[in-house]
Amino acid sequence: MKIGVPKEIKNNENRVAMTPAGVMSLKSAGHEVAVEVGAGIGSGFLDEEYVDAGATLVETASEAWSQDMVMKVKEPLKEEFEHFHEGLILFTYLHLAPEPELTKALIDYKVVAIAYETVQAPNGTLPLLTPMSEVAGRMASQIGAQFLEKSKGGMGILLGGIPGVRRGKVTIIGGGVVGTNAAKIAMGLGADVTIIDLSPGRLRELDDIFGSSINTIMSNPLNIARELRTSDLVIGAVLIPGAKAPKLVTEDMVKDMMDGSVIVDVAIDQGGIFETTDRITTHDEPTYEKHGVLHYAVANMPGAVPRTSTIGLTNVTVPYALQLANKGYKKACLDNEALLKGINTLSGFVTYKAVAEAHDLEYCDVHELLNE
Ligand SMILES: NC(=O)C1=CN([C@@H]2O[C@H](COP(=O)(O)OP(=O)(O)OC[C@H]3O[C@@H](n4cnc5c(N)ncnc54)[C@H](O)[C@@H]3O)[C@@H](O)[C@H]2O)C=CC1
Ligand SMILES: CC(=O)C(=O)O
Repeated sequence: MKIGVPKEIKNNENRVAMTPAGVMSLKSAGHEVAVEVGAGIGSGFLDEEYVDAGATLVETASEAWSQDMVMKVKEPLKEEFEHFHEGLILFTYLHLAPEPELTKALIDYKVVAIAYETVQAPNGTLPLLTPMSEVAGRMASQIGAQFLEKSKGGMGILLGGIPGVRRGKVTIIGGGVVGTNAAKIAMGLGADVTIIDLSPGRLRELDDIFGSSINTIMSNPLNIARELRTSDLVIGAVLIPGAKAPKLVTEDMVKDMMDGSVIVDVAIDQGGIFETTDRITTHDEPTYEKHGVLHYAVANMPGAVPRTSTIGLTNVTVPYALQLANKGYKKACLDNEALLKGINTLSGFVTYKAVAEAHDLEYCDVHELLNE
């Protein structure tokens, strides 16, 4: 199979979908990899390293996109839609539920769109989302601590406090991968940490992991409102796979938060869990203030630490790319239920229920299309 790796064009997105090691694996299995010139630079991978590993360098994005399968990191931006072609296998993060235009373009061009974030193992975990959730979770507490500084717009508190001065309070809504990693770093900084989740089983696991060093609380509107009133930093980390994030924090709850407190809505890539995170921010302009609260809503947080993130991401994506390339997407997906769940659009239809529901579009069972 011919595989293309374009350079990412999103604001401050320095990750790349393939390392030279990945190229070598695909090459050894008999595939061709076309890497756009400079695609790896932001992650510290030089063009020469790709060539040494067996890649062909291509000068333009169009050449990288005109392959059988394109591997990317972020969802295609509008200016990339023109590269879509019928039957293209697009393997990348897509986050289609809050993206009607992208969804429509993928349908119109009959792209085989396989979303990293909905590839789902039989135990319910999301193997291609996990490493980036680990990065974003760890970053969320770091970033929150930074924006609580006065010069950054925050109320001017140190999360760990000092002897004689109270510690800052961090509330994390959603205790999955992002939430757990955010908690680890917030605890390390010495903060008073509370995790709110809807799943009693998950709350129990968190209690087993962290013991009495965190508070675990059941998710409901009353508990969320009460915790937020006294929180310095609130992290949004809820996910319902493939679906638009539920707006668990109302504008009134945000109005009740302390002036100078900080929100980091990691779930913004699925639309965000705060009514007030109504726009995506960028690494260039990461925050805005609303009701006295600083909001951070960057949808590609791991892009800020591209070396770590690219290696972490490709460690998990390349084995799946090999299956797609070796067997062709149909057999690879029929043989591997996890990969099958990654297919969001196929042959002009939406094949992921939560995405179809988000856009009120016809849903088509992927098995029907694959067995045609
Ligand atoms: N902004 C960025 O750069 C990045 C964003 N993300 C996003 O972060 C979000 C979280 O991802 P993960 O932690 O990997 O998901 P996860 O599936 O590991 O965890 C989600 C948690 O939310 C909980 N939950 C579901 N409904 C809830 C409710 N009503 N109240 C409270 N908790 C609820 C679940 O029980 C689960 O524990 C996703 O939207 C993901 O795409 C991930 C990486 C980077
Ligand atoms: C998960 C995701 O969208 C990201 O890492 O940018």
